[in-house]
Amino acid sequence: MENSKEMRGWLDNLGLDHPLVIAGPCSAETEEQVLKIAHDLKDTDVTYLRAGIWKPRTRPGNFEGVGALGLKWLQKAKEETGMLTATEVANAAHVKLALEHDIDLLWIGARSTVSPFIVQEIADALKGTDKVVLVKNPVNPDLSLWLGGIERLYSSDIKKLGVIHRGFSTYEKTKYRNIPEWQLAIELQNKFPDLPLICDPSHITGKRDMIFDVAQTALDLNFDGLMIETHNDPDNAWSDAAQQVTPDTLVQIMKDLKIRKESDAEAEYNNKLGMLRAQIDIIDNGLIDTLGKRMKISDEIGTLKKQKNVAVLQSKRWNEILGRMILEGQEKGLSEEFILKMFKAIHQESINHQEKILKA
Ligand SMILES: C=C(O[C@@H]1C=C(C(=O)O)C=C[C@H]1O)C(=O)O
Repeated sequence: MENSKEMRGWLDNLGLDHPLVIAGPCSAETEEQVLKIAHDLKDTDVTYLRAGIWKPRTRPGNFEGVGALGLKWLQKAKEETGMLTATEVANAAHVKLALEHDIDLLWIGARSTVSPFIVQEIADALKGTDKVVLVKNPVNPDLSLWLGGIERLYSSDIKKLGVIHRGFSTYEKTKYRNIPEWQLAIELQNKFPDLPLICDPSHITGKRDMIFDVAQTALDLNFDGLMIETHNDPDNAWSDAAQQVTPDTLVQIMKDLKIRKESDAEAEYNNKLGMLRAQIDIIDNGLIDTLGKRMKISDEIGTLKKQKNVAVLQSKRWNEILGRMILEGQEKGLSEEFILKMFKAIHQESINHQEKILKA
């Protein structure tokens, strides 16, 4: 698959002067709820009203969506407000029903993107239609699997495409519900600059108070739009209550976000600088995180040393590390002087940590 301007035709045709916004409840719950949210979002920057109709849940027994009935509510919301509609589909039957109810945009969820069989089934069911299809990243951080999903659709003649970055699953607990591997999205953008890239900060964060920050990072990294779960009564939502915001909060978020436009040379410079700095910020956070983890391990070694009455400084081990890191540094274009300075500082901090434990 080659990059093609055709992929973003649907987005350009909307003629927006701001990032695309897709908003609405995690799940359609009742007709009143869908219509209320639609009316609240009608005169905002929101273009597509989203609502989950069939909810893929991690474990059985949770609310699994209202089913086809909810599609009628979305259709009614479109009639009453003129908003376009969007929902998730996970098999051919869903696609058929969504088409019958004139849903404008369909997305393939993270759990479906992992399965080439499901993506192919959806692609086949969509053949010959002109719907916009967005592919969420697979749950695991695998760029080729994500791209494979897009390619399947593209080769089935679905040309109105886009991707949604909703973060990735990790075994380790982090502050995110799904960790945003931004480098992966950046790589995807480099390969396919005309493939619309949407960020879903609701699923990345899992918490409404972190949404703004992640949305700003996405815009700093040149994302084309945002999908944000919005509910009239988030705390009592039937699914994903903690990550939904009210329509008022959504409007405030949109107002506070800094949107970088490429209009003249100066703006282009600032835009590029902003994007590069956002990348550096992500890497710096990673460095601190890694150093914190290294010190925790050093603490554990300190505890062992205390039990066995062993000295903190282990020169042989330390010299081995230094020698290896100087060589690795050379390969990455880092000077010996820098590596020495940096690792001496790290070693000192590690010794301080262990000293504290041995003296306790
Ligand atoms: C962590 C240890 O203790 C000290 C700290 C080291 C480090 O931070 O890499 C290495 C050797 C020791 O001087 C260890 O003994 O492995």
